Amino acid sequence: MTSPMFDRIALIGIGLIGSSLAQVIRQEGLAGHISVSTRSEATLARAEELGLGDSYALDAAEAVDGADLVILCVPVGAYESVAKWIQPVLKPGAILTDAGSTKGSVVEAVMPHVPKGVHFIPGHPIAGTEQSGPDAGFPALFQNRWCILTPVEGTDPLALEKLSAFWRACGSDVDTMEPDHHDRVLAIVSHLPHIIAYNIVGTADDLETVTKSEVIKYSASGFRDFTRLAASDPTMWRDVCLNNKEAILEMLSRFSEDLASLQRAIRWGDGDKLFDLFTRTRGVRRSIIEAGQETDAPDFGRIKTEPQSRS
Ligand SMILES: NC(=O)C1=CN([C@@H]2O[C@H](COP(=O)(O)OP(=O)(O)OC[C@H]3O[C@@H](n4cnc5c(N)ncnc54)[C@H](O)[C@@H]3O)[C@@H](O)[C@H]2O)C=CC1
Ligand SMILES: O=C(O)C(=O)Cc1ccc(O)cc1
Repeated sequence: MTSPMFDRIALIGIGLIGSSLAQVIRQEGLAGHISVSTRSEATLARAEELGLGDSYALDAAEAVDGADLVILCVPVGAYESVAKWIQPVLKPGAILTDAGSTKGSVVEAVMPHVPKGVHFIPGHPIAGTEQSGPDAGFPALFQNRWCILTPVEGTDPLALEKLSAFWRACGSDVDTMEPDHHDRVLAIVSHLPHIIAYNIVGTADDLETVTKSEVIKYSASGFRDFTRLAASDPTMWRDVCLNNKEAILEMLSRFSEDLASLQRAIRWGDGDKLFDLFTRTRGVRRSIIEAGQETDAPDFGRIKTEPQSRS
């Protein structure tokens, strides 16, 4: 038998991402030991019932002690306090990474607490669902998805290669980029779509002329897609908004300008303008499908790959 890639992997936070990682790490034999920590007793007990780890601790420092790979899988707003707490037990030579949806703020929050000799390499799997908690995890989550690593100045190339190999073993393709560039790209492709979804579903929910039962009864598939995104975890998305403020505000302001132009085209009956935009955006969708990143029948595709909702 070949030896595992890491002797001991610590997962801090065991929701959708931590649970999915635990399952793929186990499936692919990537760790000799998986230690799991989360702050709530109930979640830790559930993780244990699901058999996600080999040891369980409410104290993150206990889980991190002796680990050669530590992955933070908590909402990004909790990073600074977790980093401070685990600092004394981080082992020299260990790799410290994360799965957070923002990267500039993560570098800012964690970097000051990384002891010398520990390799800190922020990361972000571009893979997820609207579900949260340990029951939502599944081992194929990272399959054929991107994982972006944002190495910091002086990152050891060997540690970077080892972490890249880990993500490839989880099924992902790996790219590297600067944290600030990551934050601008993700602001437009992930953060704005969620904010728009929260907003449109909130607007529909507020409408007094349309009853709530009509919103549910007549929701077409476009609106349903928005409600899926708008059902995403409130803590996680609050933290994303607060921790990628500048890039999100920049993209929101471009979005508002473009929306105003669309509004004008509708007001003035500028059919050519509408047609040109809708033709261009249809092309974007087709390019994504051609690149093999989406099925043309998203609902059918999802049923096969995503777990059922938790009751
Ligand atoms: N949900 C998604 O689709 C994706 C999420 N991410 C990122 O991954 C991270 C985890 O997200 P999910 O697994 O979806 O969240 P989740 O809500 O499913 O799980 C979060 C876990 O962190 C624990 N936790 C929260 N605060 C904590 C603290 N202060 N100390 C210790 N544990 C704490 C919770 O008890 C829970 O176990 C976030 O940073 C998120 O931005 C990245 C890619 C996709
Ligand atoms: O559920 C969806 O459609 C997502 O967009 C999942 C997702 C959420 C947050 C991330 O940082 C990455 C992926």
